[in-house]
Amino acid sequence: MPTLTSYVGNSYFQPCKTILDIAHLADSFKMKSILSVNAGSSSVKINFYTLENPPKSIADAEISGITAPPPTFKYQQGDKKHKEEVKEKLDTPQDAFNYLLKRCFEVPELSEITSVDDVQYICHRIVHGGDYRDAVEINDETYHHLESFEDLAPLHNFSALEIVRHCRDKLPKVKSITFFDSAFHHTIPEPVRTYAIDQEVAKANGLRKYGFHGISYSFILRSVAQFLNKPAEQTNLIVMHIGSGASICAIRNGQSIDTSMGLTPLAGLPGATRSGDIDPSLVFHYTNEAGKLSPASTKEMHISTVSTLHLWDQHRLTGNEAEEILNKKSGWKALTGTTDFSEIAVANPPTKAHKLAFDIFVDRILGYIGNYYLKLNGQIDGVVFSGGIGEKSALLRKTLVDKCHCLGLGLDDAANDKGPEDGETVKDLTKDSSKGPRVLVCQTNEQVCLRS
Ligand SMILES: Nc1ncnc2c1ncn2[C@@H]1O[C@H](COP(=O)(O)OP(=O)(O)O)[C@@H](O)[C@H]1O
Ligand SMILES: CC(=O)OP(=O)(O)O
Ligand SMILES: [Mg+2]
Repeated sequence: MPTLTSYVGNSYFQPCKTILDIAHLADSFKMKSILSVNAGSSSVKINFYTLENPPKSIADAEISGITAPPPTFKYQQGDKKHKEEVKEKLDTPQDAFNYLLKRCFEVPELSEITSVDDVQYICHRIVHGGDYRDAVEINDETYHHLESFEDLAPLHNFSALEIVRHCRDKLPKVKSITFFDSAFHHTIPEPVRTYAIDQEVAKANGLRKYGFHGISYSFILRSVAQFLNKPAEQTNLIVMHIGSGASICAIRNGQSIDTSMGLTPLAGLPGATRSGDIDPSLVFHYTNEAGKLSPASTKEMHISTVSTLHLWDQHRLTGNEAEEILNKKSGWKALTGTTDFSEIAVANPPTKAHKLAFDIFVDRILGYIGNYYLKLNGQIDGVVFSGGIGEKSALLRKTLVDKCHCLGLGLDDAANDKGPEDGETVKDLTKDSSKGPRVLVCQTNEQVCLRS
């Protein structure tokens, strides 16, 4: 799978199979740029890069807090930084994308990019890539193929494809290249990726573990390996990408051998609005009206008469309702009313529900760390925190590392409290590296790398 650098770089220097119109470039007065877009579940982040080998960062901007309005706009160009609350209503990732472009094109200092005419490629992060192991250029065929499994990542693929659709319609001269979160996990062994269900049905419908956040894991792997001065192919890590969507990955010799998300990003850890793992039968018992029924009538629902079955069916969730509830109405939001984990990860939680939400998250993450520690045979170079929560919450890191004392993990409290500086990609938080694996925090970047 190529990096953005190799994708652009190789094609730039291979005259036969060019994706760049070199003649056109030579004719132009201005260096064109690459725009990369990451439509997350609560944020849209864009970065502009120069179209050269390797690409250099020009500017980046993001809208965060789409699910917890008012959203925040952030812009950075070199040392120049700007942050403000957005007054306009930005309900969808498409609104956020258009707002970001408008704002960036208006920046007087951003003379390289004043309109879409200055953009040659748009690289899109797409969460679910199905069986694609490589980046693909968007054309009718690839676009329709991606559409066919859009609903397997309901919080992501639809939004990202809306932005792809928008780019195809409104920016037809700009080529769209899609990079997939799932591609990094194609190395997961068969017994790990296979669900114990009828294999004919599974194969016919592509029902298996895919795993996500792979663009991020790939960036983290390369950054951490470099930091540790080790070849990535010899690096073993347990990596947490914990933000609005949260997952964890076991990496052996530079390859994903397991991850907590599955067929869809709903599986595994809970998130801002996602339940994470539940007993699948819960869906049959989570009736909208159940709370309103008396114990007697609930009991009656289990008696197989035509009329009670009818009553039971009326209160059952449809597949779509279950999907909506588990993806959008669960997680922190359902437990506490907020999707913002910084209100939950506090020394004195405002309510018992906040404390419970924190403890649930710790419990689930701990379960995966134990699981992956065993799968990696205890031979790990480090445990890595990343994603909005992993990078910012010193309290969550401390709570988890303290509970992993038996694995030899220890935290330098001062380094943990300080956290990573702006621009510091990897920070070592280890108390004593002679006693066990490193504890690291990595400020991930799902825009620059675009590699799986
Ligand atoms: N100081 C903090 N402590 C705990 N959580 C934080 C903090 N700052 C931000 N977060 C959480 O990080 C999450 C966003 O993570 P991020 O990975 O950037 O988003 P996305 O999943 O949309 O890509 C939000 O749930 C936000 O509340
Ligand atoms: C896959 C996923 O959950 O992504 P995000 O964290 O951006 O929501
Ligand atoms: Mg994200």
